[in-house]
Amino acid sequence: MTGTTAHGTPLTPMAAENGTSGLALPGSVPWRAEGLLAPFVAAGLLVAADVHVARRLAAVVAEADERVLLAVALAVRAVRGGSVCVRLDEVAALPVDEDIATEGAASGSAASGSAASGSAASGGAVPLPWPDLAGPDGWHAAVRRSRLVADGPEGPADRPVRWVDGRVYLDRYWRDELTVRTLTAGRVVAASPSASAHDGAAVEGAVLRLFPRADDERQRDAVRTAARLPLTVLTGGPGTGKTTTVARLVAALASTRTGGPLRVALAAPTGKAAARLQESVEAELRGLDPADRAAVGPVRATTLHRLLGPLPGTTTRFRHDAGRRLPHDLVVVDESSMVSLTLMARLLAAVRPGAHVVLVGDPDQLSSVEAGAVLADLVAALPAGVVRLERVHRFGTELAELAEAVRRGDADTAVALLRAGGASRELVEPAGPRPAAEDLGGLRADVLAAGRALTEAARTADAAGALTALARHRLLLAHRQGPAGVAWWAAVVEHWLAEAEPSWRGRAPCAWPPGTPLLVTENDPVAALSNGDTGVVLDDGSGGTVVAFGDPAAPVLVRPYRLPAVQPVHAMTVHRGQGSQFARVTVLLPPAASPLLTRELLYTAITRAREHVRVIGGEEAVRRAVEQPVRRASGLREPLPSSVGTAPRPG
Ligand SMILES: Nc1ncnc2c1ncn2[C@@H]1O[C@H](COP(=O)(O)OP(=O)(O)OP(=O)(O)O)[C@@H](O)[C@H]1O
Repeated sequence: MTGTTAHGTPLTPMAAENGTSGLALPGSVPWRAEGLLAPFVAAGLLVAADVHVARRLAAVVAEADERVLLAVALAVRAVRGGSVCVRLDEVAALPVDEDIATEGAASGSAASGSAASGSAASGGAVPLPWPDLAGPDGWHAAVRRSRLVADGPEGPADRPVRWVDGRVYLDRYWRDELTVRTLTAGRVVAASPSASAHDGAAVEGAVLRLFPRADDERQRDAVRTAARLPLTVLTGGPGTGKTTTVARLVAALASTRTGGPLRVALAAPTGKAAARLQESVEAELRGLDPADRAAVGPVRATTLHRLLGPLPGTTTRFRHDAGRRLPHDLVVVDESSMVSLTLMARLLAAVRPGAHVVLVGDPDQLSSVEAGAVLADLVAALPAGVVRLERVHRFGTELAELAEAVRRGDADTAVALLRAGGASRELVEPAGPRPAAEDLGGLRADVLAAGRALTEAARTADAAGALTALARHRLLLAHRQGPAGVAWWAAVVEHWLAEAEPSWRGRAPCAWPPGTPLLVTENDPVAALSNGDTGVVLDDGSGGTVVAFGDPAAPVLVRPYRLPAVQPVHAMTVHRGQGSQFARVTVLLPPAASPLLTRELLYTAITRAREHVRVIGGEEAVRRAVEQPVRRASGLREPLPSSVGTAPRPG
């Protein structure tokens, strides 16, 4: 099979003729690139899409310098891997072909392929022809003078690529970053406390009334900051009281606002997180005194997309923007670690300058599926307005200790705590490269216990019981594909269930017996279901089935024919599990060489557990994870190289 790209570059199947037949090539790189970019594609550092975008952009301005194309292709690759930009002076150390395990990403390269090619490039087995950086005709200079590239923050606004202080951006990401940078800094640095609509003395009274205990100083601080500054970043691990603080913060601001009632927006990046936020805030408000409850009024949490008002045919422009701002006085965003740079830029642009924004989240968790690690960057970069809650109220100490060791990057302690075991933690260390049957006894027992509880509740149409059973145990993995991936292990779980449970045996393909856990994989406003929601198939008592979703206290029942795209969920990626918690969690680690094995992944997996976490993986894999923090390149933590005179263009 041979083809031609839109700009006429011949495409030929990857073959031994290119001299790279000895390399394990990821399945997502079926084509041969030519010229300077060829060895980078062959090594798996770039994929066809990176090269295609670079060539198309170059064709528009007749850019012939292959080094510029390489820089642009690397900028495209950076976004694919979650970074906002690429630093040319760091590219030689880049790992290759991260299967970033993003749900919905088009390619699904197997774990083994990634690992093999990763070691090939980063280990230096394949020397890559990196251009010389410095000098008047070096790589930096070539990129900066290209007609494709705007040089510096003040460079022309109509070029698709931007160079800023050694970082190369696709320009739209630069503009998003500049928006976030200017609007957040402006909210904490230039803010005038006298402009606050909340009287300081009244706020102090409310703070002491709502948080009377001596131990709660950080939570009090969070409320004071949110009343004083137009931007607060409220962080903390699980169970540190973030949601409790949000509810009381809303009550404090509502009861102390001068000049009319407080208009509040509660939002989260996913429908599921929004539903959880609403439930938790409502529950907390019920415990407050009637005057505070009355000041707040009814609360309704929504997704960020819905808050901003999606416009048809685009995912990056919204009804509310800098020209038509949101009406709210207080905008609270939960699970902010999952918010991409672009969405954060749109949100900040749409909030009125005088309104108060509170970004809540855990910056140590995995970042958004799309580019950016905005919450972590803001925590590192903002000179004020960041409040971190540290006292754990809910978590058992064993889990909290373990999570904290991972968060600190202390591999010795993490391994020691896991090995010591206890009521809440367990390490299963397989003797071989893959877990053997004897390593899987505990996982199998948890799977069967949860499966039986699901099936029993489902047979009697007990929606609350089934939804409770759904949160009993979850198997989490780093990869989607391959022997350490979701597809593989979901099949193993299904096999175990079929062995143990007669009703699961011999069923027709696609017929889901009562008790099947389902995952929604697309948003469906009509059925009020969101991508990532999970439910359980129930017997409806009259020969049919119905699927229960939502909170066990208020289940929502949906007929199968009304469902959006769903799939059985016997295992999920850690990314997917973000925003949910389960009584027991098993995390099955990939081999130590996997580029997905990061500190954030392990921390996120561990903190999904409320009662018990089981880690299946060798010591080397645990250590690699703890010692490998994700590095997403962005400029948010860097100072601007020169003053930026122009306001960022919206969109
Ligand atoms: N100051 C406090 N004193 C005592 N208990 C508290 C305090 N703050 C919160 N809690 C309790 O701690 C538990 C966890 O609080 P909360 O749900 O607010 O934490 P969180 O940080 O939002 O956790 P997660 O991120 O897991 O949702 C709740 O049961 C809450 O009632």
